[in-house]
Amino acid sequence: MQTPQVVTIAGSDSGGGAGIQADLKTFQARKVFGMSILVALTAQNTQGVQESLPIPCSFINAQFASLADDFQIQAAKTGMLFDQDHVQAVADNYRNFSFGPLIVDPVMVAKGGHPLLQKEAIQTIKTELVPQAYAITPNLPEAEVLTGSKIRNKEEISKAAATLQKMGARNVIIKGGHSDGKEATDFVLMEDKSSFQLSAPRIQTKNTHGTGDTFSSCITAELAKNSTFKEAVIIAKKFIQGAIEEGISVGSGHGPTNHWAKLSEEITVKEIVE
Ligand SMILES: Nc1ncnc2c1ncn2[C@@H]1O[C@H](COP(=O)(O)OP(=O)(O)O)[C@@H](O)[C@H]1O
Ligand SMILES: Cc1ncc(COP(=O)(O)O)c(N)n1
Repeated sequence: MQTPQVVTIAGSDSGGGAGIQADLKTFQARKVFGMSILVALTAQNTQGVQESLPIPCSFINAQFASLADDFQIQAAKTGMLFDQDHVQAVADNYRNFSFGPLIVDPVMVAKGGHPLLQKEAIQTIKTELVPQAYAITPNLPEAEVLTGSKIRNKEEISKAAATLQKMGARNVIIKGGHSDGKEATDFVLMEDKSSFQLSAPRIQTKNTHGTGDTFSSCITAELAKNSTFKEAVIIAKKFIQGAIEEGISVGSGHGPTNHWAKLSEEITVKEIVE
């Protein structure tokens, strides 16, 4: 049997805390073989994104073809996809190759406010990518944009998740990093329509650069190791909690999380069954 193999289809963060770099570090920490299909480049550090540049779509096709030719990819995730043409290129390639369950992290804006996806691309994400998603993992503002509805409370989170499932995503996770309160709570809607919440103490820190990438790439890694979706989400929640808690200190702005933090038994994640 071959080693579990996964790929991230996303943008590069030169600052190493988010994007492709966070994904590959997570893959390594979770002991799967990680590959990358680069969609865009950013000149970025802990203070923000200074510049970004798309990779030509023909080169995205070439990267897909190279990997499909040689590897047995069991799961994949998407991150920063830049614009409509790039979303379309990724969606078309994904339809043609079998890279296993796809986790769509609909990255739109960097934590510092810099756009990572042009607005015109949102419709293409909804029509071309969401229907191919084994799971979609928006944060609260992304879920609002995708559903076109304000999310102010638990009922509206649950409604937004159902809307995203109707758009074609098999499973939905609406991440609660952007809300306030003592707990960081994520809402999970499963394929069978059952739902639950995962909750962990909110850590007071400015070092949350790349939390969403780290969370979705951990889910991808666990799926490639044959975890169930629910098991994968619980491990990812513990992994991100440890990576924020056992922080590292680099840069002068919003620093990254610690991808080599131990996934210790002491990390408690509360499951709230509906
Ligand atoms: N300060 C924090 N303390 C604990 N968990 C957090 C914190 N910020 C984010 N998380 C968790 O990190 C994961 C990513 O969430 P979020 O930050 O909302 O994503 P994104 O990076 O896409 O905006 C979620 O599981 C969320 O609950
Ligand atoms: C290349 C790239 N991909 C994704 C993010 C999102 O990460 P965050 O929301 O933590 O800024 C980012 N900043 N850069």
